[in-house]
Amino acid sequence: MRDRNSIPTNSSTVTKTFVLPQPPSSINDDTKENHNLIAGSDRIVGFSYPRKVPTTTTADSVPASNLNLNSRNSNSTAFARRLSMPAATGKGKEEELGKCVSRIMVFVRVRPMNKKEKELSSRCCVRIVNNRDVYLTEFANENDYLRLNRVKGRHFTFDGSFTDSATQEQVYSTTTSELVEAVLQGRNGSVFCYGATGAGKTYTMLGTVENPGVMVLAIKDLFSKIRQRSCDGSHVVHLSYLEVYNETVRDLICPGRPLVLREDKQGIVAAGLTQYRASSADEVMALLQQGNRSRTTEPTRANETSSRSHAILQVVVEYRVRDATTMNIVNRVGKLSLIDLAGSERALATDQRTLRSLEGANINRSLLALSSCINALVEGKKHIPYRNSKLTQLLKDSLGGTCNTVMIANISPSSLSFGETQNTVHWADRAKEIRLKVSDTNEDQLPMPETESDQAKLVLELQKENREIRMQLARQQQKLLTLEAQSLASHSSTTPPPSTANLSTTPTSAQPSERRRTRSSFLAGTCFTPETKKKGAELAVRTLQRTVKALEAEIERMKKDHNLQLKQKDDVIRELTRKCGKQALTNGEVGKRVVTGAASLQEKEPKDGELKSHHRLRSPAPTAKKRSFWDITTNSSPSVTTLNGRKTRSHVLSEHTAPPPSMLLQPGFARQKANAPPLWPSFYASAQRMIVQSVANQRVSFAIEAFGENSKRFSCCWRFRGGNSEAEAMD
Ligand SMILES: Nc1ncnc2c1ncn2[C@@H]1O[C@H](COP(=O)(O)OP(=O)(O)OP(=O)(O)O)[C@@H](O)[C@H]1O
Repeated sequence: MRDRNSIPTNSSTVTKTFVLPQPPSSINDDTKENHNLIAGSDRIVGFSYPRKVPTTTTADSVPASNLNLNSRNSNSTAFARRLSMPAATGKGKEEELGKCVSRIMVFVRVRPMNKKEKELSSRCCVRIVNNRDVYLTEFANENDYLRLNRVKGRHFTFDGSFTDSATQEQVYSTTTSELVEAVLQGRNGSVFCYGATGAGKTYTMLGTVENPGVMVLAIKDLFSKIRQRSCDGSHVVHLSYLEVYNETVRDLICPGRPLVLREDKQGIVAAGLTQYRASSADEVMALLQQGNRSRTTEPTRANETSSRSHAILQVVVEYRVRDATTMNIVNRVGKLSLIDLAGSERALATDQRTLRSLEGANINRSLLALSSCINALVEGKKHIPYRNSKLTQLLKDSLGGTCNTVMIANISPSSLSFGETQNTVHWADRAKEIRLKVSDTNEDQLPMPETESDQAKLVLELQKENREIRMQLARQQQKLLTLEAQSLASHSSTTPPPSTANLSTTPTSAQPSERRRTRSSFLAGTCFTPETKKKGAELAVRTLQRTVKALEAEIERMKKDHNLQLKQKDDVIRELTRKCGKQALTNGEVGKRVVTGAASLQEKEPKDGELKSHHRLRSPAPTAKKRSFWDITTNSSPSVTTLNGRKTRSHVLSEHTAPPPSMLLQPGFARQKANAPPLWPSFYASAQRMIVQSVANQRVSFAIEAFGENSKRFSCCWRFRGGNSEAEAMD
């Protein structure tokens, strides 16, 4: 096969002169019908052949006659070179300009004559020669008696042409297999079928169960290639399948609302399109089938199963491998787009005038937009009108980007479809001229830790990061708690205090003006109508309940932590006791074993917050300060005198007394110190603001501001022990 840039730009000669036919030197059997058409008809005036026939045979410039669809390797190699080729070697215009360009590869496929066409005794108007040249014959109109015996011939040359007997595998291996290989190298590739309705686009792209098309063969090939390379690195395959129907983009894997197209640094993308991670070809087949069921197809006069939408299957392959020299991880991403366009059609060819004709108009409009883009690209215009349709927006990458693109033009052999066939071939010929930027490898290098110490460092860094995040979270939680408490206090303050006189700290000699000012600050809120007052109170109760719940949950969590610590300590103590016992036994002090162990444990007073043995820890011995508070506030304190004469809460408590319900739920739970502020209800009622200052060591410290002229601030600390809670200190 010739190098794509070495194909002369005028090699596709559209000949309008009529000369005697010179039968091509190498006509394959499969073109016999076409050949007979030439030889056996005395009405044919003739064809001319391309004037520029390559004379040299180099690796990059293989004569067309040597193209053998069955010898896949030779074609593939030449094709592969063209796919990622920079400027042509020596002769290309681009090389002169020093540009790195490639062009769209264009192929033509003729389908067999269908039953209807045969019944109408239509004639074959397409002849393929050398698997590359396409000859079109335009027969004169039967009613045009003057020109009845005259025909016009047209000749085009493409990168490859397929007769009606070409198999799906041949089409795949010649057009697409090298693209799949390139995608695995991290390049982008696109294949699209173009042609009139009923010309065989869907057959080429999707095929049938017995004869799977390019999409199916490409997916199978892709996964088999990935399997072969699985030991080199890891591959991740994502795929999406969408359709453009009546200028709306729809997801075919998860059909739903129309998708919006957006342009980002990857190009045009459909926002919200399902990216399915696939691990096997079978999985993709199932998805493809599911997608095709969602695709819009309707019978038209021209085609029983006419696709009324353009379908785009996109497969993204991410390949990670360790570079042998740099030892860095190389990440390559290649994208393969397989596009089955809806068929262009004449308005009369469709049999229904309503929805079908609207669909037809939209299909034609988008294909016209595609033609405009092709024209603009060929003419080298600066502005390419991609935005004229959704289809061209989606094909932007394939037409004008860094992508290896293949176009398969499908045509009908029937003379009845000559107009459409000529049109398709004309546009295919134009598309050949589109120059693309050379598709670079989409490659990233990810530095990776090389040694174990690096990995250990990484682990440490991650742990540090984790710790910081946890601390941030804790800070946020504390803030939240404070806010909740503040809102609780502000809500509670909206209810007027039942008796401010009870509040010893509330100044009774407040100046009226000051009192007004304080009040007016409450009035600033809309809380003084009876209704809002009620609402405010309800809200306050709800907020209070929520806070109580949160605090109870916190208590519960603390209890659990506490129990866990207890258990651990118990184990340690048991272990110690066992060891001591053993020692004692060895010293012959058998009788003292238990006493020694217990005494040794009791001798040591726990520090503040430190936990003791199992029994003690269930009701920990308070510190001096706590104990005095406990002792002052309750006469029925379940305290016992310890060996050293100090009072402490006894472990006996938890053994025979059920813990009272959470005291936070009881308004008068705070045991009041002699010099403490007034009882909780009145104090609470007149509280203006309550601020949670800290939650630690089973204590929740609050600052409560009472309202009044000389507004005061009280600190209060609640301590939670098991199911109990108590106000520990107030000042
Ligand atoms: N190469 C082929 N070999 C055998 N049958 C073919 C071939 N190409 C097309 N056909 C048949 O021709 C008919 C029309 O083909 P297809 O549906 O692929 O056309 P199309 O171009 O996709 O049409 P539309 O644009 O309306 O969807 C189908 O029944 C299909 O099986």
